[in-house]
Amino acid sequence: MVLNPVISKLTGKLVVLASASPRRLEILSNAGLRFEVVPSWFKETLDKGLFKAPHEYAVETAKQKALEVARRMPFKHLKTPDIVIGADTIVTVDGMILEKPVDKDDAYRMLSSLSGKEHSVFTGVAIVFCHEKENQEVDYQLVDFYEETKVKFADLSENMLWEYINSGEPMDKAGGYGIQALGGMLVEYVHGDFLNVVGFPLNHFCKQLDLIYNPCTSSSDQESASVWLSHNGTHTTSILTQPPPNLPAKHNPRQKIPSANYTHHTQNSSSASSAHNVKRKGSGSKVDESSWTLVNSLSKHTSDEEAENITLPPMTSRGQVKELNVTENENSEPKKEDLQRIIDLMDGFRASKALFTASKMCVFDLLQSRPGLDAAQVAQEIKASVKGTECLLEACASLGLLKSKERTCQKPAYENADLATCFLPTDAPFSLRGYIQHCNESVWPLFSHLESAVREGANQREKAFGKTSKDMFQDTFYDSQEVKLRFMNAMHSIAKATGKSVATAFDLSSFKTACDLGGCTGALAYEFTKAHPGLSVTVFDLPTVVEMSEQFHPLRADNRVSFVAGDFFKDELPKADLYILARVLHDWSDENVQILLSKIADACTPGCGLLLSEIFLDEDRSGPSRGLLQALSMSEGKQRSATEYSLLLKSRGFITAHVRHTENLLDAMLCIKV
Ligand SMILES: C[S@@+](CC[C@H](N)C(=O)[O-])C[C@H]1O[C@@H](n2cnc3c(N)ncnc32)[C@H](O)[C@@H]1O
Repeated sequence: MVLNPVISKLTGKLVVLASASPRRLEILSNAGLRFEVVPSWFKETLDKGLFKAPHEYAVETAKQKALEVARRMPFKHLKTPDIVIGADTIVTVDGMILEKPVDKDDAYRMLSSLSGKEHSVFTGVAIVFCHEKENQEVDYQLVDFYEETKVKFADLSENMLWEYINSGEPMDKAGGYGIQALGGMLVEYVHGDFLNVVGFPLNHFCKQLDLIYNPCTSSSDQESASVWLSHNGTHTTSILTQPPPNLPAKHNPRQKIPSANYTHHTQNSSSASSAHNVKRKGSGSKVDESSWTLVNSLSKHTSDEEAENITLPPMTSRGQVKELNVTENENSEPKKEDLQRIIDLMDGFRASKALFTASKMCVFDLLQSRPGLDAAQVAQEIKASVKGTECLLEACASLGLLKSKERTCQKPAYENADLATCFLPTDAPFSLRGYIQHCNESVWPLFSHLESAVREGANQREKAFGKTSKDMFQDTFYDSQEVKLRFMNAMHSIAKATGKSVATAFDLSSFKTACDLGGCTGALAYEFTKAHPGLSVTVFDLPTVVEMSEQFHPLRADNRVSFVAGDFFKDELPKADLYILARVLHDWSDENVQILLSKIADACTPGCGLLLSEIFLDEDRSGPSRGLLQALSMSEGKQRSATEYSLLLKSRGFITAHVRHTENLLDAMLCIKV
């Protein structure tokens, strides 16, 4: 079988991997598949006792994961995928199913039960084909299968077990080990597909795609398909009875047969085909048992409970824009919401500038300490015209930043809305005022030269700030105390708002010392020491930054945070078990990124960690728009997807252990040096 032509059948389709596993991501992207990662929210809590065989449990979990994402995306991401791939890997030994260990003791229990024995690794895979019909209902078609691989562990001494557990690798891995990294040392032999043990049976997946897309050439009927698959030493519970809906009819040699009702309780393994059709219809519809169709309660245009609760903003939290279906008929009017969307985009710069100006003029600070002032009183305090202040306050109220109270015979009184109270006053715990000022003074001027930036493919710092600069930090941000302080304030405010999500993204209990490279004011370092009581963090940044960092320290500064001044391209890096790179790599050219990564790799011994925090672009680079818009400022660096970062780090000897999309501005990835 030629692999690429099968994978290439998916070109141009929106393929989604419903899994956050960096190992699956790497296997599929190495195979040349282009896809987006949308981790499933389905909790792996199915009652294992309900399943006759362990693989049924893995397949059912894979199905639930894929279907959850397929159903969620049209609402939350405002786009319908073509194909969603779900997978679940379990390890079975002595009749027990082992999933991911919850803590070190659990990992010990699992690994000692595997010591000296052969066990089975099952990966259940579900492929959901989504077909959006003209009335915008979505039909789902499901194909699933599983793969089994036998693995034998050597006898593991207590020492070896604990050393492995303390490496941190067992967490988040089925059975408590990762065969592709340190865990490979525990394995005596593998019978079957190695990648299946890593987390995804690529070979079986390609064969399944081949069956689906080339039914005539790969295997012309159901029986031969089953035989062929069993000859490959695997089992299949699924034969596609109908090609994906978007394939031409002539490619459909098979009759559509009734498919199993979509729940594992009703599925009878001997008779159930695992090719299911699942339909979305409006609430109040009934299950039509004769057609074996699961009637779902989700629909884009129906008022079922879930749909009713969902408002569709122009941007999703990941910043993707809903695809439009704008009518081209000259006589009809454009849809109101489409017109509003485009107007919102046109007005975006006005809204940003109103926020920047009100923040700069301390409107939110004033109204936080003295709520209830009218426009004339605010104007007097901020030393501005009454007319201008009235306009600014009204605009801010319309944007949801201020609340205005009408008073009989008096001008309206203003106070901060909840959103403003949380983020806009200087003293708010999550104040973004520093970052807002940076956007106003340093980003806005660059964007006013966007056309030149696009034409030249180069940053416009010279036009915007009148300076040529080789090093953005040393030459632009740090050549005056005022600009440096503003930049540090910006980094500080954003790190305070996002730092906790990054600091708590992974179990870091196996690391004792960390070094935050380019750690600026230390805001992130303090979040790390708060979240990890056993961790000390050294902040490493340029001397000019470190000398001003003291004014940003919290009142009760934690003595586990220390500062070292230096240049991470030239100087020796402080020794640590874990290096942190937060919002650093995207700013630098490939050449500088390589220099920095090689210095980190040299400083790391095997088992050391590298925690990378950036905005991770979707794999197909369709979002999030925050990352893509940031790239428009044309710094020397670039924005990357999780896979791109993963491959970059792999070239320096790091394997990606975990990836987290935190949904809180910054994503994170934990890599281990091997
Ligand atoms: C975009 S900021 C990120 C700050 C911080 N990591 C965060 O997430 O808030 C980049 C940081 O890298 C630091 N930096 C730039 N060049 C450096 C160098 N050559 N050596 C050490 N630090 C440097 C800057 O001073 C700045 O604090």
